[in-house]
Amino acid sequence: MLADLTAGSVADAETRRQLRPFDVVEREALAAPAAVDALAALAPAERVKVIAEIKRSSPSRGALASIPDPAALASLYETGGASAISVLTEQRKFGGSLDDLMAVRRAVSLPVLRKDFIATAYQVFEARAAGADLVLLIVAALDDATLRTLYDLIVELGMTPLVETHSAEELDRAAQLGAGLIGVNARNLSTFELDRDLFGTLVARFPAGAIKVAESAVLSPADVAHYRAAGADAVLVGEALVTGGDPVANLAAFRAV
Ligand SMILES: O=C(O)c1ccccc1NCC(=O)[C@H](O)[C@H](O)COP(=O)(O)O
Repeated sequence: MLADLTAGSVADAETRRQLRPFDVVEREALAAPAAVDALAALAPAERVKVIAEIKRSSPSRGALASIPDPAALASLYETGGASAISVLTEQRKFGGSLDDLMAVRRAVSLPVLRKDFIATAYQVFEARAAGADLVLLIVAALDDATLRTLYDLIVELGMTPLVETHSAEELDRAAQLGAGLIGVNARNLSTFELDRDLFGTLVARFPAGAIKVAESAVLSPADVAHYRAAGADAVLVGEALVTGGDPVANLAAFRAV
């Protein structure tokens, strides 16, 4: 599944590249306003930080929410105290787009994450040209050389890589990059199984100084408390916020943990 998702995202980017060639997007990326400092926004604090996600659908859960106006939802997230906004830009299974990201960028001053299956430099330049401040790199989807190349490019463009892991070996690979922002996704991206205890199992392996993000499977304040007790600096929440009815109140409840 992860390989299919990545291949689909790369194929869609190739289609876009026929219309907007590499050098055009590269120029736009280099001319874009400077990225917001995501490491500062997500730095460890007395309260847990929340990365709030714009997520219409997913392979594991199907349709979640239509989200006709992602910018309006992002503004509610900002009002509710989110520290960053994650925008799923994958089209085939998540119903997202770079247009969503651009609309969100215009609506909020928070750092914005391009959450997609990134495997090429073109996708990274697209992210920056669209106004992203953070780019997701999924360790399981990338060999070491590609991971290093994309990581360095993201940093060169002034953005922050969120390096996502799901095992001790992947966490060690993230540490070798020198990553300052590392996530442990509770969701196995191939089987969709959720393991809320995985973060706590791996937390001791985080490199010193890295910001620790617990991703997925937050449905209630109790889940946030579980991750916080295990040492999470931030949680990344999608489904609960797009299906929960009142994102401002839900964010307040998550942040009050
Ligand atoms: O959500 C999925 O079904 C999924 C399947 C395969 C690859 C990625 C997937 N989701 C991306 C994410 O990691 C989540 O959107 C994010 O961590 C938020 O998770 P949740 O709060 O459980 O919606």
